[in-house]
Amino acid sequence: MRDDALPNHDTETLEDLRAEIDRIDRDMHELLMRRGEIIDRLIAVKGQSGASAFRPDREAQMMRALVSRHSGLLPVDTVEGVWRIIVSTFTYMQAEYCVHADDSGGDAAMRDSARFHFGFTVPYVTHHGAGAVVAAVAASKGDLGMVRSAGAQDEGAWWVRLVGENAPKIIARLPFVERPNHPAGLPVLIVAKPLAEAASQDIALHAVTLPKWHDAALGAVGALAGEILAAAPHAGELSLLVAAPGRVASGQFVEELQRAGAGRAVAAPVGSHAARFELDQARSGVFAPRS
Ligand SMILES: C=C(O[C@@H]1C=C(C(=O)O)C=C[C@H]1O)C(=O)O
Repeated sequence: MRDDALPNHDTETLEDLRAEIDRIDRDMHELLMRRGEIIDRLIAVKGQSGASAFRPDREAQMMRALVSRHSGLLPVDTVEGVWRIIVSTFTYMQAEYCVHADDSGGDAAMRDSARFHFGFTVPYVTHHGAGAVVAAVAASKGDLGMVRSAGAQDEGAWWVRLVGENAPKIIARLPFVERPNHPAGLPVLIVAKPLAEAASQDIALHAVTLPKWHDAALGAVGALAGEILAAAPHAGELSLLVAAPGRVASGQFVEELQRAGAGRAVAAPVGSHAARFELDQARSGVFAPRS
């Protein structure tokens, strides 16, 4: 609203308000089209060094900044959802990609998460099992995989498929902004071929294989501020998917487990993601009309 056109709230009509909404919509559309014009320059600057234009660290920072500066009546769920679609679609415009999701734990929550975080322009492809998702990502140019953070019940140690320099890696954890009652709050891990620009190293993930389960493993992983996300048998042994601060190297789990008497372990990095970010309760409230 320009200074010379300040509304007189006592006399304004429905037509006035609709005219104001139309002006705002035109401005927003104009800004989005201008945002789109940057894409060609972005492609030129980022070059062809990576198959995927996705930069999860940058996106995590953007989403944090967005919800942190948000105020007013518009629900934060809406603001986050709108920006997720903008950012994901703009990433798609730079280099097309699909989201491959594991529906073996049920499709509804996965689909909600995919649509909330990537919108409808980015194709959504379902697979039965996290292993199939990793295989689809490995066979693609720059697609993303979406797997439940805890893994599917009957899937086995899908994360061992991420071991090795050229294997896909975990590059993000969604939602970027956590809060109670998030509309698409299923914790998921995003898998991609190793990125040109490294993913955030705040939290690193490790595949840790032990001869068998030992109660001391819990304390040993905890001593390194690690968290066991999932556990499953693998090649006659037990494999753990462990998340820990990025400063902890895989080898430290081997030493700590040995010291704790949990046996001879093998550990390898399988990715990393930005630190989890919890929106404080006060900001996550749903729309409540002013009385
Ligand atoms: C714009 C970039 O590429 C992607 C698209 C983004 C956007 O549209 O805001 C942000 C991060 C990237 O996933 C970038 O690398 O900065």
